[in-house]
Parts: sequence; structure tokens; C-alpha cells
Amino acid sequence: MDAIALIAILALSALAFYLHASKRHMRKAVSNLGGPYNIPLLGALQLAYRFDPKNIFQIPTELKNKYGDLFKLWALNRLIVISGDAEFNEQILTSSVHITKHRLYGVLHDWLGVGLLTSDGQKWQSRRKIITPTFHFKILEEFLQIFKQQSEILVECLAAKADGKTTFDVYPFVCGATLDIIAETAMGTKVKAQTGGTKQYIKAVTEMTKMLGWRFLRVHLQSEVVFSILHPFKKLQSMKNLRIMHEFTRNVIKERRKALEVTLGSQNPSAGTTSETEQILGTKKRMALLDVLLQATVDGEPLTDEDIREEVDTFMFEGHDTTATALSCTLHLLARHPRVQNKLLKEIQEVLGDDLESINLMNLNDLKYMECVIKESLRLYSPIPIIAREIKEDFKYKHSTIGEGVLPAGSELVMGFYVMASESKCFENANEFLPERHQQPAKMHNFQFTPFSAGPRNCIGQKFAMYEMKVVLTNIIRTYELLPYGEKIDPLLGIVLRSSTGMQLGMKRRAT
Ligand code: HEM
Repeated sequence: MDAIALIAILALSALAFYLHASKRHMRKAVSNLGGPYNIPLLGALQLAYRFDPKNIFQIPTELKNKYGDLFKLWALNRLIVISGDAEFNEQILTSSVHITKHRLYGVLHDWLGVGLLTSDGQKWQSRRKIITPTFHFKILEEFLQIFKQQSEILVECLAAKADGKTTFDVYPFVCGATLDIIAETAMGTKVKAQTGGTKQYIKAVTEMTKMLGWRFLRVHLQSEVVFSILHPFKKLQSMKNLRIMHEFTRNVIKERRKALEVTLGSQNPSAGTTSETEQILGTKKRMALLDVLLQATVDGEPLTDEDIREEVDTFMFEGHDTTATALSCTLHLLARHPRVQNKLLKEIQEVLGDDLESINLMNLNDLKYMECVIKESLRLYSPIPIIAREIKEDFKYKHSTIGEGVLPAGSELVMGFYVMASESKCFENANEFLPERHQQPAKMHNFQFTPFSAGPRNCIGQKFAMYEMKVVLTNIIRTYELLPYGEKIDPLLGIVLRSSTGMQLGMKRRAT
């Protein structure tokens, strides 16, 4: 027995020594970076396990104050570099080599497959090339009609709460609108999230994003196997939701394929669309993202249904959840800042008058103060608070204070957008909601504030989101006065930013 124990100890020690030694070159490469104390072999595991969805906004700030904008920590034999450094981020984000998403994004694979958000290499490049034209400004112009119609429905839905007394969470209302918008614009399909249709799908999406947000920061639950063993009930629930969501998206694709075949098969497509088909297509001539995917080829081969399904799921998720959070936070902040709200209303009246029909891309571009309001809301409540990459090849950087350095292949990089956007050295009174700060030419590094990320893997839907938010805000602000009711936002990290208190406010119809 003693001999077996001794052999086991020796074997474990040898393994530990091997693992430690195998990372020697990495330790040497990042010796120029500070960071918390790493217990031999364990690293700063105690810290990794302190992170939870709530304190994810405080701990990185504490660490940054202690160790600087760029620091390292080890979790077992994993090297994690955390960056809140604009100069460093610029070099990594603009690189076309270091674009591999971190394994954290793996929790999304069962749902989104390996689509634009999660893929890398050749696959990502060819998908990005196919999809980019579907966000061209000419197409966005056509989407304006849908932004208007859906925001009018949202305004009607909010009427029940707008009695000047009720405190409510605006997020579920806005979320219904953004889901309707992405489904109708990008997929050419009406899901009627705001008016009670497709309830099952919406419930499944809501439960799924909540559950994935919970798993995201629990390192051990990122493995499907461990998650299934430790939380079998949640795994079953998640499988049920996946079935509902995938069935829904497969049906969307099937219907759209059918409709497209009819359109393409008819002699005069613009005149020959049947009213049923037209209903599914949304309008006759719009080339929705889904149409493009259905007709795309890679190396002469059409995309498979599964290829298309992963993009449809990616856009249905990424295209509604982020914007819903951004819009709800903006409304919540406006409710608490009547001065800003009044100034915004004045701008809307001056630029657009009373007629919603007059909205076009040009006059939306003229809503300059609104743009500052949205930016300031994104700064305080960044919908995507962190992003992360895996470093596959040595990454050499030059830094004005740190000097030259290397992030060795095999290391992991986390970029904290949330922490950077609240940096008091760059933003005076950083905790205050001051849209005017975005009117001055920025006195800071361009990469200090990147809510949509930047470089080749930036947000493909950035312009879409800005126009969508402008139309929805215009419609709400000119109909309702927002009132400072309820609790303040208490940020939590889902995959997208959430609040434990919801996004509360009150509303009162404006006198006409
Ligand atoms: C306020 C709203 C939005 C914010 C703040 C936002 C933010 C971001 C950020 C930070 C990324 C980079 C993620 C990473 O590197 O891991 C990203 C990527 C992405 N976003 Fe957005 N997003 C918004 C709206 C949208 C919309 C409306 C769509 C679709 C219509 C969209 C589609 C995507 C996609 C597909 C990617 C992956 C792009 C790629 O890797 O090539 N986003 N977004």
C-alpha cells in the first residue's frame, strides 16, 4: 500500500513538474507583465472562482487598479492575459491573424453552431464575405419601414403601462420589438413576438440566454459533459429549448426557401409574387440575409441547410438581444435624466417634425444628440461587456510604456470593454450619464471605447443597430414622457449584459 501511494505521489509530482516545465517559455514571455500572485501549479485559481455574473464588473476594476491595464494570471496551466489597454487592443483587434474566438464561446455551439460569431479561419472569412453586403446602406434604407412599423407596435404595447403611475421593466417589451425587427428584416419572416405569436420560441430564447449567461462564467460548467453530470435537469431543459429553437429556425428556412423558389421561378418576379408568398417574404424585392444565404455558394457548392441554420440562429440571437439591452438601458437612463430627455425631444422635433413617414437615413444621421445619448448609454452599460480570444500564434506587440512584448501561442486574452469605458482618466465623472461628452473631439485613444468591437471581427450589425435604435427611440420619446420610477440598473453578466433589477421606469403619454 505504502509503495502504491509512493508511486502515485511520484507520478503526480512528475506530471506536475512536466506541466510546469512545459509552460516555462510562456512564463518567460510574459514576465514583463504584472498580475496577482500565482500559487505554483494552481495559479490564481482562487481568483478565477471568485468571478460571478455580478462581481465581474468590480473584480477586474480592482485588479486593474492594482496591476495596471494589461496583466496576467494563471489558472492551473492556462495563461490568461486581461487587457483594459487601448493601445494593446488596437494591435490585436486590427490584426487579421489573431481572430480566433475563446473557448468560452463554445457554450454557444449547441445553439448557434459555428456561425459568423463563433467561427474562425477560412469558414469565418467566406461567411463574412457572403454576409457583409446584406448590411449595405441601401438595404438598411429598405429596412426603415419595418423599424417604423415595429416601433409603432411597441408604442401601442407600452400604452397599457403609460398611466404615469406604474413602475415596470421595459426590457421584455423592447426585446419583443427587436426580435420582430431582426426576424422580419434579416429573415423576411414575421414572428409576432410583440403581439403574442411564436411564444414558445421566445420563451426558449429567453431561458437559453439566461442559462448560458449563468454557465459562461463558471469555468467548470463550460464543458457539456460536466454540465450534464452536475445539472442534469438544466441540461434536459436546455435540450428541450434547443429542440424548440432549431425546429423554429428550420421552419423559417423551409418556408423562405419555398417562397424564394416561387419568386425566382416566376417569369416576372416583381409582379408575380402571390400574396401568401409576399407575406412570408415581407416585401417583394427585399434581399434579406436569409435569401442571400439560400443562394450563396462556397467553392461552387451551395450552403447546406445546417450551414444556413447556424447563421439564422446567430443573427436571430445576436441581432436582437444586444439591441434590446442597449435600448432598454437608454430608456432607463433617459427616465432618470429629464434634462437630457427634453433636449432629445427637442432635437427629434426639429430634425424630423411630427411625421414619422419623413424618416430616412439622411435625417436619422442628423440626429446627432441622439447619437451621443446612445453612445453614452453604451459606455455606461456596454451590452457586450467583455470579449475573448485564443492566441494561436505568438503575438508581438509594441507599447509606449510597457515596451515590446509577446503574447505566446496558447495564451488566452480577455478584453474588458466595460472596464475601459468607465476609465476615469479618460472620462471625467465617469459614472455620470453625460451625452455631451461625445460632442467634443475625443481626447483619448480611439480604442478606449469600442462597444461594437473593432477591426475585421467588429460587429457586422453596428449600423443596423444604430438606425434601429434611433427609430425606436424617436417613436417612444415623442409619444411618452419617461419617468424616473423603480430601482436603478444592477448590472449582471449574461452573455449579453443583464440587470438583476430589470430596466425599470414609468411612462406618461405626452400631451398632443
Ligand atoms: C447595440 C447593439 C450591438 C452591440 C453593442 C454589438 C456588439 C458586438 C460586439 C462587441 C461584437 C464582437 C464580439 C466578439 O468579438 O466576440 C459583435 C459581433 C457581432 N455582432 Fe453585434 N452588436 C450589436 C448589434 C448587432 C446586430 C443588430 C446584429 C445583427 C443584425 C449583430 C450581429 C453581430 C455578429 C454576427 C457578430 C460577429 C461578427 C464576426 O465575428 O464577424 N450585432 N457585436
